[in-house]
Amino acid sequence: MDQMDRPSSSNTFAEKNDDPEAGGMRDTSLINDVVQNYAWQNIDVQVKDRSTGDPLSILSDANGIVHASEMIAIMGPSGSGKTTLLNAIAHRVAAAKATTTGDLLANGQAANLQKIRDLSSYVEQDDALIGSLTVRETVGFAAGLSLPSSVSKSERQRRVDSLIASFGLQSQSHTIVGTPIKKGLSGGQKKRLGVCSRLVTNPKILFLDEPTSGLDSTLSFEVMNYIKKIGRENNLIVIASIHQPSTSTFMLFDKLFLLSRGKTCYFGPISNARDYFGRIGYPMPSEVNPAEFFLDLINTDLVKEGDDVVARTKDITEKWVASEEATLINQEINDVIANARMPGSAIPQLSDVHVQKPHSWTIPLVLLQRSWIKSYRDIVAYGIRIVMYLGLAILMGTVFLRFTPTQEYIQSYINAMFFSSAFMSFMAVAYVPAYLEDQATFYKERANGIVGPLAFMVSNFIIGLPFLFIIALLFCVVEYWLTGFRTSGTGFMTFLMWLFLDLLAAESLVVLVSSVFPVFVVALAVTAFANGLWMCVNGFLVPITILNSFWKYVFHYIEYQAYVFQGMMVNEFKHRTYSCATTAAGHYQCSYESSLNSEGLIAGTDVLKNYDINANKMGEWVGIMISIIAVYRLLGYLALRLRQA
Ligand SMILES: Nc1ncnc2c1ncn2[C@@H]1O[C@H](COP(=O)(O)OP(=O)(O)OP(=O)(O)O)[C@@H](O)[C@H]1O
Repeated sequence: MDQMDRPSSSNTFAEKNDDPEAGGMRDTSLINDVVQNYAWQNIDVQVKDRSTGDPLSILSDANGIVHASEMIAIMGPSGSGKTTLLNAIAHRVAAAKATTTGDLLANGQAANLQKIRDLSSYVEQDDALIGSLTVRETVGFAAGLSLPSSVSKSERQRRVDSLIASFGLQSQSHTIVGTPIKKGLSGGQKKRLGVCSRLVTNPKILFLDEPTSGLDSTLSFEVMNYIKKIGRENNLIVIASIHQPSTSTFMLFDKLFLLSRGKTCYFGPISNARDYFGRIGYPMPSEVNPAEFFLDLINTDLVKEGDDVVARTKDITEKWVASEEATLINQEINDVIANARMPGSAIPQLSDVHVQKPHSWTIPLVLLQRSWIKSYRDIVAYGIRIVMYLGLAILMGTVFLRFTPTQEYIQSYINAMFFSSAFMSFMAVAYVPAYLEDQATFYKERANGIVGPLAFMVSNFIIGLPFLFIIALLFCVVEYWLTGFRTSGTGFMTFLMWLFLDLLAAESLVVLVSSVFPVFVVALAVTAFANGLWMCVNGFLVPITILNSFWKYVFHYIEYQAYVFQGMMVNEFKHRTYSCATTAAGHYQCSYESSLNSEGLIAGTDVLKNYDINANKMGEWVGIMISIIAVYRLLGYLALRLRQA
């Protein structure tokens, strides 16, 4: 595996420069002295047309080169292929099920996915920031997930603070990003934080997908101005797709890549665009927003009477292919390739660049720490569920109230155990939104090569343990004693254990289903359906002795609620007897056949026999429960792993 030192191809960090705008210090570790230029050549992206199924080209023959310290804008009307191009040149999946061909070159040398991940960061349009973390924590955790352990804690913190200051966020350092319940940063501040937290990994190339979406023109300018300043100061390459920038924002860029329907209309310095379009017959009036002018020229969605925009766009793209500018770009790319191959060339070789990454075991630890803060600060994650389960416990404990060991309560005891296990399990659907939010963060971090599925799955499982235990404990404390189950410490602890395993399995099922179907409504529906199914076949509604073979052999043995229900039944009935009714004549009337009937009692073990429950299989069932939990988690992990990065 590549060992590449991202900071600056060496291990020297932490020189402090005075920079009044950056809060008094400047972080030289951000400086790019590795990637002199980044180029893409003959990039084609094909998909299967959604309606016809035929191959459809959504990006063709894209070529471009950008140099250190330049910031380029990928611009075009909606649907023109901006995101497709940005993804393709960032070596990401360009579009769903797309086939991408072409070359990506850093310093004229072919750059594979790993190299590009090492050298770059990608900021998505809706970068998944965690709402309950503060600005400092957000950047701090991003640093923890990507900087090697050779960077000391104080150095890491210094870099974090320096970056926060560079983005003008120092006075919001301890402000949370914002949750639906608690307001935090403004839209522009969130965008700046998104970029800031990706920069802490010291990328040399920064890809930004519509970094100004959702912002007004003033905030858009502010965000891009920060990015431009930091890019310039640190010699970074910044490539951003952008939608309808104002004149001032547009003029911040050095180069423009103009696209229409996947074809190049122009690529080159912003300052030359006016001249170029004038030369090919489309002069730009002096008093217009240039971005608007270019977009109007090629926006085939806006067909005005007497204005054949489709023919004009065709003319513009054809003239680009035949232009001297396009030829020069290809020539320049070929020159950098040739230069890189020259013996003794001073150009940094990609094979010599090594990035040091954190130890693989530190990633789950950092994730755990981050999840821990989220779980106690964001009440949606666990707080609401704790209250919900407590409410459920009070509800159940007061409905199934003060049972006594007499035969008329036997069925009610059984009902109480069924509902305890089934309800607890069912209500785990409340975890779906919180898990999907974490999963979205994971996918973005994985696409940047920061977090792998194993680290994510392990930390997700571990963070759930204390909370699920607290939920199970609270529920048991309330319900077990209110209902009047067997009065025994061991009885209580065993009941608690079954509930805890039940919750662990239910939450693992949520994780599995939501990993396979990462869409809220679908995950919710599938999990609820599975729980309904488990309830039907767990042996309560229809005893196993008479459950039909299909449901018994296909589902009963693999569903966890059955083991929880049986475990609770054994816990209650194995060690207890229940008194029969006595008639006026003093005879016993027993509703369950039992060897103790003559003494006016029913042995709990005879109730178990009635349900065909073996009283001596507790250990085996615990083992099966743990295996089911492990299998759910393993399948969840595989689902995450198999999903395209
Ligand atoms: N499977 C497909 N079948 C047909 N068209 C597709 C398919 N996949 C992608 N496209 C089209 O490819 C084009 C490029 O999409 P892309 O998201 O890159 O455009 P964009 O310029 O970023 O758009 P926007 O500004 O709206 O985000 C779109 O017109 C889209 O409809």
